[in-house]
Amino acid sequence: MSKPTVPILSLKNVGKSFTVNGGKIEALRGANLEVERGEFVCLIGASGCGKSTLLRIVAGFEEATSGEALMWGMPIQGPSPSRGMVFQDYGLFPWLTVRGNIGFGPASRGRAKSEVKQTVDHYIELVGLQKFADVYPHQLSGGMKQRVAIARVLANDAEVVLMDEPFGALDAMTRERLQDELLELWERTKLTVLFVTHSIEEAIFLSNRCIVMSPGPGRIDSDIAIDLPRPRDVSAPDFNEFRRMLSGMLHSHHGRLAA
Ligand SMILES: Nc1ncnc2c1ncn2[C@@H]1O[C@H](COP(=O)(O)OP(=O)(O)OP(=O)(O)O)[C@@H](O)[C@H]1O
Repeated sequence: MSKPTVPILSLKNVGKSFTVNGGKIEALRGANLEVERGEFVCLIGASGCGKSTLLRIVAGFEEATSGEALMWGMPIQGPSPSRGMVFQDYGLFPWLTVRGNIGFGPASRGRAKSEVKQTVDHYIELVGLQKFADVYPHQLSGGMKQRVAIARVLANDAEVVLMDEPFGALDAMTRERLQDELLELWERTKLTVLFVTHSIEEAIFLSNRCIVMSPGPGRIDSDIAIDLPRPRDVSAPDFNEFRRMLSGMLHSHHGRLAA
């Protein structure tokens, strides 16, 4: 008999409420989700449906009001380097070089200098920034900054990378380039990625699974496997089928809200 495997992440009936001006906002209700190691999961849904709240609970920045969030079967009790968040502006330290940014986490966790150097060299090579190791963030392109941000998370021994609309503010061409770079890194490192987006196309292009959420209160509505071969062609008929399906789901939420 095969041994049951524990998912890297699981949410069991997770709820989250906020109290604002004496009133209660139910940001998340009864969220159940299991993520296996190496999956690329996108969370998609209308504004206010609880995507960021769910991500922040997994990051350990917020605590669930009910239910539980687990990593490898153990309760998530706060932030941990094993769950690294990549922010929209990448959150790099402008006063540190690429090398300094990537080494910051291991150094502040008391690793020996030689070990930090070895770790930094390894991740700089992994993300292909050897020629840029000693430059500052303002001297890098958007794609390079993204690579540094991911390398920084990896150098901290992250197993899960959490991304909250990292490409939301970018022009279409830069966004496409960064998506390609992210996929290339994911395929090489076999990381587990949880990625929030508003864009249906981005979710289908990137993910193995799309988690569709709906607002009022925030809930997980559907869990759609995106089993298209890679690299994906956004103009292919089967890509369009997914686009139609997800668009229909998201528009039905608007209908329900309006009704
Ligand atoms: N710290 C907070 N205090 C009070 N209310 C909050 C807080 N964080 C989130 N909320 C509320 O919880 C609900 C879900 O917010 P959340 O940011 O998770 O949604 P979202 O789906 O990520 O939205 P968007 O796509 O606009 O970023 C919203 O009604 C929001 O106002």
